[in-house]
Amino acid sequence: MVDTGGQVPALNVLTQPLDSIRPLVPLVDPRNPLVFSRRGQGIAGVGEALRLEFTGPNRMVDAAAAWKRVAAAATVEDPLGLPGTGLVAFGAFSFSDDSAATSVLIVPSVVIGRRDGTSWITRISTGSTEATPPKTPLSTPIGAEYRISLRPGALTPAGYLDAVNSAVGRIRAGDVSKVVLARDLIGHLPIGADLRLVVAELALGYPDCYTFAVDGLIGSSPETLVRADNGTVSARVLAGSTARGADALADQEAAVALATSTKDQDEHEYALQSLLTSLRPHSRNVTTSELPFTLKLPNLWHLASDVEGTLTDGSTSLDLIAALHPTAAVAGTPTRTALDLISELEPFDRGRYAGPVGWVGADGDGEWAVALRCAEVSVDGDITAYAGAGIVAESDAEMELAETKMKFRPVVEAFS
Ligand SMILES: C=C(O[C@@H]1C=C(C(=O)O)C=C[C@H]1O)C(=O)O
Repeated sequence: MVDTGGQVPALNVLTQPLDSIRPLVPLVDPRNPLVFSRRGQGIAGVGEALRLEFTGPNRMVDAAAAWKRVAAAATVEDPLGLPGTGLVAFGAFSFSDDSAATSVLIVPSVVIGRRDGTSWITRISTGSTEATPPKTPLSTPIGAEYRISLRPGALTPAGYLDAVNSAVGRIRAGDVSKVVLARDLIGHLPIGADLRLVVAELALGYPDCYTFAVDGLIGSSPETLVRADNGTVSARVLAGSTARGADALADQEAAVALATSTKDQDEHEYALQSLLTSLRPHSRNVTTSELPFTLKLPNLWHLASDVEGTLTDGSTSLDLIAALHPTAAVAGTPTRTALDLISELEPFDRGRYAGPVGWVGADGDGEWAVALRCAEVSVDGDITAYAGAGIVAESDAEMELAETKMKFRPVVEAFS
């Protein structure tokens, strides 16, 4: 770890094109995989050239400042100039300001990436190890299968029903308009288990989601907190969910019912407005569709809005996550009261669940998902998975519990 307030090492970074396209997951560490990918494209990392850790209310602002120093001190040779080439850090940040979980930026020793038919390798070393550049990682066979059944954790299904009912009471009393409540499932990883099985399962089952594995946080998220790319900024806000139908007709009806439900439209509007309000000071020409669209995932339907704009203040993607987190998709409205209610009703630390997870490049561009449909795997092998639902005045506790079950499905199935 580096003192994030002081000196940073001078990194030497060299990106080279690779002539063969390789699957990313077999290249990474079986117990500590480092991956951020979607639709077969993305980046995977091996080793740690630099690890920066952050905690507390300023964790993202501190990370943004530290990253500018790291990038300024680095010597980068990057003939490709694509998103994800050159110097990159993977990152995962805790949801709450007072979380015990550490937020991290990890610069791997080697990054392998693929995008639009191009593959590359980036080797990163500190000045002192320049003489021995990191080796090209080799694919290793994925380990034996295992089955872990996750069981209720600190907040049981019955406890969740009580928490939702309490929240609905507080919303109807006028204390808060929306609050997102989560529950947890727990389990334990067998010794020697290969976590790449879980990552591969998620990538295969949920190709349109971001598959991520960063510092023990593993999951498959459909939600883009923010992407910064060459002066443009974009996001995909999700809020409002329903089960997939049993056949094509029922499925279509479910989507139409979701799109026309005032309860879900309200829930969505809070999330969208919170993102727009936080984004506007940093951008202009911010556009979003007039109405949310229905996004089909293998496990459920979501109401979704895509947002795009032009950055006006030179914000990096880390500056932007600091400005945007937490949106009302994972916290509520108004934010402060919703966060207090979450602390009161959820008997656990969310860790990095519902926080930003993604990557940042030397120029500050990057892509950050909201860490949903995920589990934290500790160094000791303890697994904690989380799933939540947005509660509004019209919420029904049993339906919100059912929604969390659907949202747990990707992770529950990937571990079993
Ligand atoms: C909180 C979660 O999901 C969020 C809440 C949603 C909802 O309440 O409808 C939908 C998508 C996410 O923004 C989760 O998956 O744990």
